[in-house]
Amino acid sequence: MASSFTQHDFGTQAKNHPFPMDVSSISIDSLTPDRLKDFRLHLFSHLQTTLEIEQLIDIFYRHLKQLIPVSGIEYNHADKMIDMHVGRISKHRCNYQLNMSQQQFGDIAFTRSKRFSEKELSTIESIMDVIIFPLRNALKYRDALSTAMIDPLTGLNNRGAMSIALTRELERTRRHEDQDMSLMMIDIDHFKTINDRYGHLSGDDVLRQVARVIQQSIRASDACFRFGGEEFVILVTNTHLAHSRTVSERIRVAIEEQVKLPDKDLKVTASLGLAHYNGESDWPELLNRADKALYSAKQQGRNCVVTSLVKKPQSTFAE
Ligand SMILES: Nc1nc2c(ncn2[C@@H]2O[C@H](COP(=O)(O)OP(=O)(O)OP(=O)(O)O)[C@@H](O)[C@H]2O)c(=O)[nH]1
Repeated sequence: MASSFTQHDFGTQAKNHPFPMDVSSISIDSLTPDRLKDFRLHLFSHLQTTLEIEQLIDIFYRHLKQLIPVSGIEYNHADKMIDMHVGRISKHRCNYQLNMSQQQFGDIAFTRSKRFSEKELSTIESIMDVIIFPLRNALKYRDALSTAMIDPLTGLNNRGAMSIALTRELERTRRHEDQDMSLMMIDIDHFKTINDRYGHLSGDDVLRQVARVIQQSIRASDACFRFGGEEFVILVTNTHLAHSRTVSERIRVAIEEQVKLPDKDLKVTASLGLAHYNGESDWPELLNRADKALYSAKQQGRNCVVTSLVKKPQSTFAE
């Protein structure tokens, strides 16, 4: 491992946190080569307990704090769009680039309000490599997870990713009274005819275009998933029903106006079912209402949006 130091500061500040193993008495002043070896071993064994990058950085931070008072650690990996921190970000920082065998594992920065001493910096450098292997494994795990979550045709998150996201979002919505969410189910109209008439490759092209148009019509905080075949699900967070209706109508119009096949006289439309959170205990219940609303949209002639309305306490109807 070659980690390269790019900048440093000097100063001190300490905070006590219980050390998770039996080296709590260790300090930078009493750090003999043997004690450093022990420290590295303890740290390494803790880092091996997780494949979550955020937890890795947190473990590294909590251990390092026993030796050197740092207020926070930043970790980022531009290629993988990771940018996180634990603790508090302060004025002074020292940065390291994490490399091994010409592979990049991102950048790590240690921060606090006072400058770091030379001794502190050399101590940080002497334990920095311990995080490299666990971090490499965590990055690989993250890559594998995200590959498994992506639909290769459209590049959208797939049904597996949807299940995770909806479980999390419904939990959040249930916990916070001021939060709201909607689900939309979108189905391309007469898609079988498009396939039959123009071939599967053209059908695939339409699917990709619809995915792109949907993504362009929603906020970055919302999410679109390929549910399967020619069906898509959209999670609209932190919004009220009126806004969700506006978004679904915007998507319907955008599909009608923008999705085209070159040199083909083709009109692509989609039907949408919208359901707004109404105290459901799980997301399949909410999705089921969106699905029923979508069915009504198909019944009403397609190329339209139907909202599932719930009259308290129980009866559901579509408008
Ligand atoms: N090209 C392509 N076609 C797909 C893909 N996945 C599913 N399909 C096709 O999508 C079509 C879905 O057709 P249907 O469920 O009958 O629905 P529809 O023709 O859209 O009719 P309505 O939904 O009632 O408007 C089937 O012909 C599937 O073969 C895919 O990845 N690529």
